[in-house]
Amino acid sequence: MANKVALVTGAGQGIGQAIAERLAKDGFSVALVGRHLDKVQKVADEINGNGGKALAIKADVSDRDQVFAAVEETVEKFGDFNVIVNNAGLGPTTPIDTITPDDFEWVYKVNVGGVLWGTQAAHKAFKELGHGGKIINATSQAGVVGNPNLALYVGTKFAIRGITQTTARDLASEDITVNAFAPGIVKTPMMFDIAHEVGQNAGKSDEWGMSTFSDGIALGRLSEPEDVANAVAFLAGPDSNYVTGQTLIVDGGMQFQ
Ligand SMILES: NC(=O)C1=CN([C@@H]2O[C@H](COP(=O)(O)OP(=O)(O)OC[C@H]3O[C@@H](n4cnc5c(N)ncnc54)[C@H](O)[C@@H]3O)[C@@H](O)[C@H]2O)C=CC1
Ligand SMILES: CC(=O)C(C)=O
Repeated sequence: MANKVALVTGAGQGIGQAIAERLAKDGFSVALVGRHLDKVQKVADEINGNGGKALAIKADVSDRDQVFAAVEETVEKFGDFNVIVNNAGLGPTTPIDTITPDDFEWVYKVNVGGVLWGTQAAHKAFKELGHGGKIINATSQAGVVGNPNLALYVGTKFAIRGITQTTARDLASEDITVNAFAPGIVKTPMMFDIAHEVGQNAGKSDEWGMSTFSDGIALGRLSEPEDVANAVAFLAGPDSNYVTGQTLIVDGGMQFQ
């Protein structure tokens, strides 16, 4: 790939930020997409300040038109498009009896809709540019095995693995690979929020909440966002050219397949 261009959604913090920073270090020009322009702009400014090439774009991944516009702006700015990382997601704690139709619509629109629209928009760009590319989707260890009190979230993450496998087959003849990454318990605002709610519901501390998720990590530590970015760098680069339809579990040894 001569002119490598990637777009990362949910890049204003957490795992998305780490992925954008890592891909920039690997020589990609990166578009950082998020709902809050100030957050993605700050990360883009840091990347540009460190000698990388970054562009901040405000878009809500649940809105198909906004996702298509973000990909088009990236192509206009950087002149090519090679990789999309559909990373943005929501992880509310939802004990089964509390789930409302509004919750259902909100979480599925962002988590599943964001992957569908990102896949479509990337496919359109690859076709127009006349080459293949890589589509990389965020699932979770909770998209491999059900986790307590996360029925909505877990459903979306299983769905993402299904979409990944299907689109890998659908798009393979166009030299497009589609893979997913499945983080474990990563130190990001999303995971701290989940641990806080679980702890509060049990009348216990945030640390206790985190321990209910992190017990049994074979490597004996929680994940840094950079652990996940390292795996995504592999999926985004040429070393994964013969890998498609897979979920790469990056959880320190929680789920074994
Ligand atoms: N933190 C963890 O332990 C794990 C996270 N994951 C997945 O990794 C991905 C990233 O997670 P984190 O960095 O932890 O989350 P986070 O909540 O810390 O960051 C997610 C980012 O996505 C953005 N975002 C949310 N909805 C959006 C929308 N509709 N449009 C555009 N941007 C939106 C948020 O503003 C935020 O900047 C998510 O898909 C999550 O499900 C998977 C497994 C574990
Ligand atoms: C938030 C998440 O994906 C977990 C607990 O695996």
